[in-house]
Amino acid sequence: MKDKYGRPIEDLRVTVTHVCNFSCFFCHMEGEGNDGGELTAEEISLVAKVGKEFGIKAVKLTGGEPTLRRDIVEIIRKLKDVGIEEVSMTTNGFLLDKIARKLKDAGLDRVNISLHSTSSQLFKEITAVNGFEKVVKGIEECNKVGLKPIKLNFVVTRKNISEVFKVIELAENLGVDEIHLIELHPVGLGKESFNYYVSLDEIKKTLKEKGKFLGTRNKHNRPRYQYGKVKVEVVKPYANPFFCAGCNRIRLTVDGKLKTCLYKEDRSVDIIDILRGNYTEEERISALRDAYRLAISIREPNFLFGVNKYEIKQVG
Ligand SMILES: Nc1nc2c(ncn2[C@@H]2O[C@H](COP(=O)(O)OP(=O)(O)OP(=O)(O)O)[C@@H](O)[C@H]2O)c(=O)[nH]1
Ligand code: SF4
Ligand code: SF4
Repeated sequence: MKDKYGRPIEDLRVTVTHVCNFSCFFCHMEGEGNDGGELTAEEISLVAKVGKEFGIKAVKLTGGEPTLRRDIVEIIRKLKDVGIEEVSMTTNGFLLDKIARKLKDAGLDRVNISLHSTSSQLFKEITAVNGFEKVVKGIEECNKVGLKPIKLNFVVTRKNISEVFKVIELAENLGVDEIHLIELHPVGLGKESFNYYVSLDEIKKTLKEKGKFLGTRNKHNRPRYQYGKVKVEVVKPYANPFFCAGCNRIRLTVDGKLKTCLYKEDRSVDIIDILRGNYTEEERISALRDAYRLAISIREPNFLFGVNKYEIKQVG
């Protein structure tokens, strides 16, 4: 089912916890406000199962740090049981050296691992944790157990912009398949640290000149480049109507809301009472269907062509 801007929902992004063992200075917390407990594995998989009727094919588990959920394996297993084609996870990678195999065995299809620096010192400055070597071990473990493709997330700021091409080289050496170069955006702590913002335009130019432009991806119309053996995707959502035009995702917040946009707290449908109320299974599913219909009807791009007074740059 598409919204009134012709955008389907195909991807459910689930915040499984707000707890994290890192403290990145730009953490956007998925644009979510206060905590209200966490959904159970059963509740998450039910929302995903009903979402399938509306086009959901993939689920992205995020946080906080999803691997800190004790029942993360159960969450993954249940999502696969209800027939989600692709279950992936965005993680800081700190625990992957220990649990990558368990996650893979539960049915996790792939991981996006944050690595915002190529040196232990800068890594610590960004995340407040001395974890560079451990994350690298986690990446190696994912390779070993076949949790592939591995994507790295690198949020580009004034602190680490000089390392962009070093991290691409490191990714290649580690057998990483793809890397996301992500623009800092003013959400959560990103708002307070937005003075660290740097434009990705120069980087895109170099990628185009020294690498090969591969076209744009359906998701968010993100431009992709081949650079050596690694695919590099430029994630530039801020003030970018092209990005929002290709938005195929809906969010499930930690406290049980179907949230239609990262930026829009008010464009959410609260489903916690549906999930926890005294209903028969049939009534619950029927109410969840109504909630999806309502969410899709209020879904709109955050940045619209011709509406926001931002300079619009073509992708590629
Ligand atoms: N504004 C906005 N930014 C997003 C959205 N999805 C992802 N991002 C940004 O992209 C970053 C990387 O997201 P990931 O969760 O690693 O990856 P993904 O976007 O799901 O992409 P794949 O795993 O490649 O399918 C996030 O931390 C956000 O900064 C979105 O829907 N809207
Ligand atoms: S950005 Fe990710 S790893 Fe860093 S503090 Fe936030 S949730 Fe944790
Ligand atoms: S509409 Fe735009 S800003 Fe909102 S979630 Fe989608 S891509 Fe992100």
